[in-house]
Amino acid sequence: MTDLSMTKTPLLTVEHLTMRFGGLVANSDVSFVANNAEITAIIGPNGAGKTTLFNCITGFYTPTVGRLTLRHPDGKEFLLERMPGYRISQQASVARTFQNIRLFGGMSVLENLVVAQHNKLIRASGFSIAGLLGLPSYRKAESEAIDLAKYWLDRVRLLDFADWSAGNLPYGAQRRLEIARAMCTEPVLLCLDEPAAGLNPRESGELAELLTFIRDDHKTGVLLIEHDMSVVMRISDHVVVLDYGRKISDGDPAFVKNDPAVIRAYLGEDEDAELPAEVANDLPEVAQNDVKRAEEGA
Ligand SMILES: Nc1ncnc2c1ncn2[C@@H]1O[C@H](COP(=O)(O)OP(=O)(O)OP(=O)(O)O)[C@@H](O)[C@H]1O
Repeated sequence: MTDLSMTKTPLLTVEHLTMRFGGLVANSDVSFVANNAEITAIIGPNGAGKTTLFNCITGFYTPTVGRLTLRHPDGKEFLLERMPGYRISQQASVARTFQNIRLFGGMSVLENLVVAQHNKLIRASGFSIAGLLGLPSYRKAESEAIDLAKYWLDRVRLLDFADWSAGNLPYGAQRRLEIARAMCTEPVLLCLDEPAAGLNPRESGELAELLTFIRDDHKTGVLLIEHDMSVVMRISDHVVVLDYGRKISDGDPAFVKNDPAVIRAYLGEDEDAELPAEVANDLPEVAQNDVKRAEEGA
């Protein structure tokens, strides 16, 4: 009998995605599949089109061309390119974080996580003030929202800071709070835009553990834009590489880090440029030598 837990099921299918801004092509004919309960990393040099891809998936932009199909584990399908952003988060259950932290700095840490669940609470209120004041279903939903918030605060080690103003937390803790806030919406797909930016190595290690927990214990699909290759190569099941808006490589971490096209993208075609340290540490020396030899022979 097939072990279904071992079967990869497509969660997000991106087909021929192109996004143009006037004459600038930020994404060009990009296709890939991100599976359910897997971490798919989107990497590439600055300006490669990673955030634009996220903006298309989450409804900030409508793609010029292409299809974005999200298939929930229960079989429900959503064509994201046809949906406005608020429906992508509310109905298709896609959550995201941004390159720049976007918490409600003046609210408490706990409030940030309860506010994230307002759709559930508003539904439970029966969409009325009377509901807010008295309905037992509202009180039950509110208490469940607080329980879920506490659960995620515990997971990101911020339970002791529940009453702090979110804006007063240290930077690394704010980054974790953003992920907890996204998880409080109970997404099927979590899109994280450079979650390790600005973290020290210990914090990056903790982030990697949190993301594998989200994948393994909650079976949530994670789409991860990240420049920190130590995090990407350690936790990703699948890596998609963009350069100048096009997909240049796609496979598991071992395949991608040995792919000469990827090494060339980071080195540049015709310069003696040094690889950035965080990339060089994770790309095998032998593959770099192959590229140098090929360039010398050319
Ligand atoms: N709203 C916009 N209008 C015009 N051009 C844009 C817009 N958004 C992005 N671009 C351009 O699209 C290209 C891809 O940008 P994008 O931010 O997607 O790259 P990225 O891979 O996320 O880069 P980084 O790693 O630096 O964040 C860039 O040339 C950028 O200037």
